[in-house]
Formats: sequence, structure tokens, C-alpha cells
Amino acid sequence: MASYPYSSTSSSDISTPRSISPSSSAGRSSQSSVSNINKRMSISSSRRISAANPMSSVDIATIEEAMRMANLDTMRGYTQNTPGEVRQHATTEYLTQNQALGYQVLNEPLWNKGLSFTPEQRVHKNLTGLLPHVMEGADKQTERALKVIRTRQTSIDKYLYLSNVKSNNVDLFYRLLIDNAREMMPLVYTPTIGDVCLQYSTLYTRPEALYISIKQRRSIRTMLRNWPYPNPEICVVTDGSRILGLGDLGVNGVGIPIGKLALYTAAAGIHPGKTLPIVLDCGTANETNLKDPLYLGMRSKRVSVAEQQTFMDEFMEAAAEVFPNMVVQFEDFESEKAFNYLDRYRNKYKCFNDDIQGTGAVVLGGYIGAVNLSGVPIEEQRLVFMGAGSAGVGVAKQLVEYYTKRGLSEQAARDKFWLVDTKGLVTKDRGDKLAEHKKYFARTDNNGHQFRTLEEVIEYVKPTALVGLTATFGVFTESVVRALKASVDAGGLGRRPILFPLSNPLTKAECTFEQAVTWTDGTVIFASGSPFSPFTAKTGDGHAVTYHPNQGNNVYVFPGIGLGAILAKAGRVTDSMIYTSAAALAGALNADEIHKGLIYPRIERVRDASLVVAREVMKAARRDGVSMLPEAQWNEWEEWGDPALEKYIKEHIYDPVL
Ligand SMILES: O=C([O-])CC(=O)C(=O)O
Ligand SMILES: [Mg+2]
Repeated sequence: MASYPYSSTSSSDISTPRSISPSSSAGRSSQSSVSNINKRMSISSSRRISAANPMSSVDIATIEEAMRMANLDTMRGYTQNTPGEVRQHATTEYLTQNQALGYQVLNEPLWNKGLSFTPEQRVHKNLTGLLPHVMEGADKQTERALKVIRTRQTSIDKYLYLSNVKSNNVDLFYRLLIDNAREMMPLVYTPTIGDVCLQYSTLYTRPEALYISIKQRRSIRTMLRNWPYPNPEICVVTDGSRILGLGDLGVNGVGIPIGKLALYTAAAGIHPGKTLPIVLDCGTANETNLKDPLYLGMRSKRVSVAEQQTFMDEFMEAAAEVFPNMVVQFEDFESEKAFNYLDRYRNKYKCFNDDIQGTGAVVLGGYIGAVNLSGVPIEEQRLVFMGAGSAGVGVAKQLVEYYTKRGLSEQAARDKFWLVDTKGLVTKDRGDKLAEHKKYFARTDNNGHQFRTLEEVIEYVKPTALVGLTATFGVFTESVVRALKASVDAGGLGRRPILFPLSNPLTKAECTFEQAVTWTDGTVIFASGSPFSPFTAKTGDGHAVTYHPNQGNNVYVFPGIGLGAILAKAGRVTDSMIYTSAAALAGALNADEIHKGLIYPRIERVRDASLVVAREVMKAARRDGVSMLPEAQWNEWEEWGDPALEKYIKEHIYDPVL
């Protein structure tokens, strides 16, 4: 196998895209338009492609059988309704970059270097005449792209442009994203990605993920093997049932795995050819989608929890068999399923849940810094959580662990938390059937009294911190925020309230940054899930003061957790690997950030933070005995310390060169 062009990639067998043949063109169409596919097909028949197996790969008998069974209605996507297994010829050989020529190189986004090809490369790869005269480095090409992006009027248009760059020239896309993180991340991730998911049926131009429907459950292995890049190392999978705070979007939720994986590459340097986005299509409860003639998923109600569970078991088993080295990140499953799957698979497979564990870790990471700034000693902290779903409970549990590690009993730690949901304070005697995951935090000290509103809870608890994970815009009203401030003020002079409206995207945030600053007279310690802009206010004496918000988003931890798990060759993702990621993040602030009163590193430094997180996650994997790296390797790092381990990480990450 030819070596891959990126000198800093993690392994010698890294992504050499599958041979460009009629069959694999169909699989690879994620990277190309229909006309490109046609070009590839004609190229593949005329060019010498020694490694290719040009056979059409779907088993003909199976197709005929499927077509016989299909009525006109189900003709559309017949394989989706084929109950039997769709068998294919195994195509395990991949065209190497050295074998590819001319348009094949330009049409492969992982190989295309745009205008950076040198004159020698242009000759060697049969590119002469296929590119304009100039030769440009990264600077010029990113300058051109930025110019276009900045003239596009809407975030969606900017997203579409960027997505187009990604499908042509992966290195250029990641250069843009890495070097302009503050401007680009909100475009490829929250908040824009929320709008993209809402409109995905109409925005769709090309596949960018694996779409696996429950009707194809017998063919999961085949579909996984159809993925054009070998040996993925990280997969983000969703069933679309709770996309950000936007609810059930069905297959349109696929934007989330795509976006999160772009961040795996941008923030942690996992090679783009080693990432695998998957959406599991189990139907949807979203009536708008079901009625939309352009909806792209299965047009049926969501299957039962039990049915999906069996499908999920099959998926996890198949994924571990086909890609044994791959870490699986569960993303945006509705709460009950999220907890069930994590419980069910965490001791069997390499997996973690970003909404429960990633959000938990990132909030803990920020909370540690926030407590230091608040002037309220950790023992006196009292936390109200608005929202008791996967994220709310996940965060609260991570914080309980923090308190117990600091010497509190579990009971005493748990007593610091008051969780509120749509029915009010979560108590044991509330009279409704509590979801399993809420029971741990159900209060018993309410003397039979039920507190139905957030205002009542604040009045009763007198919290020092208020965390929002409700997916409801504006639930932190002026009276709520002022009551929080009053309860903190009552504790003594100079104390500051901690306020984290964490729901995504911005349209679901519990309050805005401006509101938080205004209603607390500028004393707030603030973090939101999606990024708010700085806010400038006039003080009483007429001076302008600019306040800087924090973005408490899991992007600060999940890329590092995944990278750490991969590089440590961890057999499992343990609790202490997750916990460690939070502590590592808290320790990743530099002097300037601490001086500015920030509780998260600036987003421009997310790669630095991920490196620290990955390093500590690797060490935790080693401590927990789940790292499968050779003993001698660990001994060496233990002898030489963190710099040696960091050097190893840096040598194994992707940094696009144009
Ligand atoms: O995607 C994000 O920005 C954070 C997250 O996991 C969610 O809101 O579900
Ligand atoms: Mg999520």
C-alpha cells in the first residue's frame, strides 16, 4: 500500500480511497456530483486501474428477487425494503494515490491539493492542463475561500460553500477551519448545523455519511464495508431522535455526526479519512418530516424502543466486527435510549456518549474554574439544574464525582443538586412515574411540598449556580436570574453567580449573554453551549465595558477523549478517562486566559486543549489497565514524562499541508 501524502498521519495504512470503479463510484459518491461519478466511470474503464475490481458488486439474484417483491411504491430504494441480506463481492483493494492519475486525483478530496500541486507533481500525475497556471500555497487558497465566505449573506450559504470545499479539497477545508476557528466553527457546527439539520431534505446534494435503516438490518456489515476509506478509527452515530435541542429530526440529524467529526479533525487532528459518520434510520416522530415530500429517510413512525434496541445490538456487533479498532461516540439519542445504550455497551465495546459524558466533562471542566472565580467556597455551592435529560443528569453526575473526589460522601455530594424538569422539582413523592435516569437525583427532603416552577425552586434552594439544559429558549427569565443573583449576594460581598444556559443551538439557549450580564449587573460567570458574541455595556459613570462569554461546549473534550482512546489503543472508555478529561481541560487554561477571567481556553486554542485532554485520557487508560499499547512504550513515557507523550501525540495527528 502506498504511503499517504501527509507526513504527520497516524499509521502507515492510512486512507487510500477505494478503487475508482463503477461499483465503488456509487459508494464514493459522497465526494462527488453525479457528473463526477460519470466521469469516474468512464475514466475507470479507459485507464489502467490495476487494483480495482470493476465488477458491479450487488448480487444480481438478490436485486431481482427484491424487485420481484417490490410494488411500485417500494421500487424507490428497493434494497431498503429487502428483508434478506444484500450480498456483495468483497472489494478490499484500494486504488493508491500513486496509481491514480489526472482527474482521479483531483476528484478525490483526500488527494486533491488544489492549486498547490508543484510543476513536477502536475507532470507526474498527468495534471498538466487540468489546472490553471498558478501555483499557490495554503495562504492564497484560504484567502480566496474566506473572501467568498465573507460575502455570503446567510450562515447556511456559508456552510454550503464550506461543505463544497470539503468535498473537493479536504486539506483546504481543514486549513480554513483550524486557522479561523472562531469564525468557521459556528458554521460547520452549532449553531448553523442545527439549521442545516432542519433543512437537510432540501439542502441535500450528496451523501456524506453512512445511512443505515432498520429495514436493512441484515446488511449492516455490507454497508459498513461499503464505506470507501479503510479502517476508520472514530465513528459518531445518531438515530436523530434528539438533535441538539431541536427534537426528533429523523435521518436529517445526520448533520450532527458530520459536524462533530469535522471537529474531531479540526480540534484533535484525527485524520479525516479515519472518521465515519453514521445515521441509523429508525423512522421519525417528526410530522413535518413525514409530510415533507422531499424527506430523505424512511417515511414511517419511529419503531418501538424494544425493536430499536435489537437493531442497536446488531449494529454495535457488526461495527466491532468490521472495524475492530473504531471508537464509537453516541450522539443525540433521546435521553432514555442514551442512558440505556451507554449502560448496555460501555463494558462490551469501545464507546461513550457525548451528551451524557462529554457534556458532563466539559461542564465540570468549566465549573472548576467558575467556582474559583465565584468567591463562593466549594462547600457552600448549591446547584439548581433546569432540565433533567441525558445532558442534565450526565452533568450533575460528573459534578457529584468531583465532590466525592474532594472528600464529600456520595450522599452529601448528591444533596448539592436540585434537578427541575417540566413538572417542577424532581422529588420522590411527586406522584408521577420518574424516568429511571432521574431517580438518582430525586429529592426526599421536600417535606411533601412540591415546587412546580423554577422561581419557586430558586426561592426555596437559594442556589449559587444555575445550569440550563432544557432546550427551551428564555426559561431563565429576568426574575429567575435576579433571584439567583440575590441569593448569591446574600452570602457576602463580592460573590458572583454562576449561570450556564447550555442548550443548543442559540435559539434554544435559556437566556442570552446580554441578558445574563444586564440582570446580574455584570457579575455573572457565564457559559453557553453555542457561542454568543461579546457584549459591551455602559457603566454608571459612562464608561464602556466589554464582557466576554465562555462557550461551554463539548468540543473542548470529545475530540481529546476520542483521540486519547485511539492513541492509547484503549479497549474501553472508562469513567476515569472521562473524568480526567474534565480535570485536564480545567488545567489547560493559560495565564492570559486565567487573567481574563475565562473558564475555558479561547476557541483558537482548542487544539492545544485537546492535546492536553488526549494526553491525560491516555494516561487514565493506562491506569485503568485498558490501554493495549506495549508495556515498554508506557515505561518509556513514564521515564521521560509528559513531553515525550505529547511528542508522540503530535507525531500522530493530522495537520493539513497545502
Ligand atoms: O452539539 C453540541 O454543540 C452539544 C451537544 O452535544 C448537544 O447539544 O447535543
Ligand atoms: Mg449532542
